[in-house]
Amino acid sequence: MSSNIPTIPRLKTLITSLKFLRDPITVIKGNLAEYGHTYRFYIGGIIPATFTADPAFIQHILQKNHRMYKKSPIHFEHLGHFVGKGLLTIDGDHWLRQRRLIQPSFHRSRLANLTHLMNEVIVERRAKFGQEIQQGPVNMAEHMMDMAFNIIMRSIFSVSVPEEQVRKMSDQITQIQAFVIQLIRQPYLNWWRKLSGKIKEHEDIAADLEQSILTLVQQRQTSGEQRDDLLQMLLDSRYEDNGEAMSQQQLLDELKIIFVAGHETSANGLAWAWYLLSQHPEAVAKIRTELDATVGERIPTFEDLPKLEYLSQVVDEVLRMYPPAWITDRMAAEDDEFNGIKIAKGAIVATYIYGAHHSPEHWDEPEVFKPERFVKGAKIPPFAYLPFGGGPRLCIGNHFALMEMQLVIAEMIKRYDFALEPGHEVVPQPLITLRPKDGIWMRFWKRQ
Ligand code: HEM
Repeated sequence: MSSNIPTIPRLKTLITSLKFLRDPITVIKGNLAEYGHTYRFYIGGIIPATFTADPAFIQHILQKNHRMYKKSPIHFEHLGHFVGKGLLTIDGDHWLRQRRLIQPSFHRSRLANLTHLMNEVIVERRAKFGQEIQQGPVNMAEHMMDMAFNIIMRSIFSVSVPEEQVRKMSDQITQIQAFVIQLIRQPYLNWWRKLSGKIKEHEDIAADLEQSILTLVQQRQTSGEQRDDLLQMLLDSRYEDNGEAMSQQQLLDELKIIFVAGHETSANGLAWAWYLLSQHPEAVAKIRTELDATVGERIPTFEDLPKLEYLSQVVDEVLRMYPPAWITDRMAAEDDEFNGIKIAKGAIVATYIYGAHHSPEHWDEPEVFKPERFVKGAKIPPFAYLPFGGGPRLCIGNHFALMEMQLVIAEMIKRYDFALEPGHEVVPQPLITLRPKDGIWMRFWKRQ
């Protein structure tokens, strides 16, 4: 390996590994300060890897030279084993064929109908929320998880599924994700997980989840009903090459992937939004003024969203400061080089999205919440802002997520005043997504 960039000594990686598990962002911040935006290290002291927070290098990996890279097996083989072989977890020709098939369903214009379904959920959940806020502080991280799961469920199936069933499916996905994190972070215990039946236990949970999804899909197929929802769009889509629809198993895998990729990310984005808004009353006032001028007492619609320019800047800034997908990675499928940095076939490159978003080289006062940075026409250096990734594997749900975040914030901010619970310390915890470690405890009151 060339030594033209610094390497963190293996011993140092091992010594800091416990601290890294607890607080990766602080450890990485120290590394960036000591070694610069790009350095080499050994994952778990063994697997050679390059780490970068440099937007130009990130762009090289994710976009300009993406053909030389695959999704890293560290993450995606385990996830794929439990949630299936869908867009997020597959590569090469299989991925391209699926992406071409599914992409049109997520086009912004096709999502217009989904805003009705999202609003249905937002209104339904209001009653429960209204009761809970009277009992005392509420954990917005949990509420937003609930909200986002219900929104994705309704957007896919459009029917209202009983609360207990939704809760069960949501818990199953949480359990599977937590287990996958363990498999990735402590691989040396995987033999024990196999022996003790933990792997089998989680395979069974995944199978049960798949069965629930299958039942809902079959209900639609046998009813012969046509509905305006994501399931319908996926059922109606046809491959360009043979004009056929997806197989039932592929459809189930894609649905499971959409659940996994599309709920915890949005939920955490929303939780961080409430936290930041609680610290910035001036932004709350501006959002309300904008809402008064555009939607008034109504519930915002798809057509209203482009008019809510300031709200959209707030959402962009939330995703800059607390990107739910805080890091991603790739594995070099062949030897590659970027500006003299050699990347050997099989090496992992970790692209640090959080680092690009907080780089003082690319952002003025990166630790300060300034939604105005995203005013229309603002010049943002390429790949210094990539909450949804970039290149051909850009998040397929980006418009969906932005719409969802705008609708939830708009509807709740009109109705409630809110404040962070005094003494509650909010700490970011980067797992698969960047989430608040002990939740976000807040008080809400009905506005007069
Ligand atoms: C704020 C919310 C969200 C964030 C921050 C986010 C972030 C991302 C990122 C960074 C990637 C690329 C990962 C990589 O390149 O390795 C990605 C991929 C993906 N996301 Fe999202 N996402 C969000 C919401 C959603 C939603 C709502 C859906 C579905 C309804 C979704 C579905 C997907 C899928 C299927 C992929 C894989 C795309 C592919 O590889 O072709 N995401 N997301």
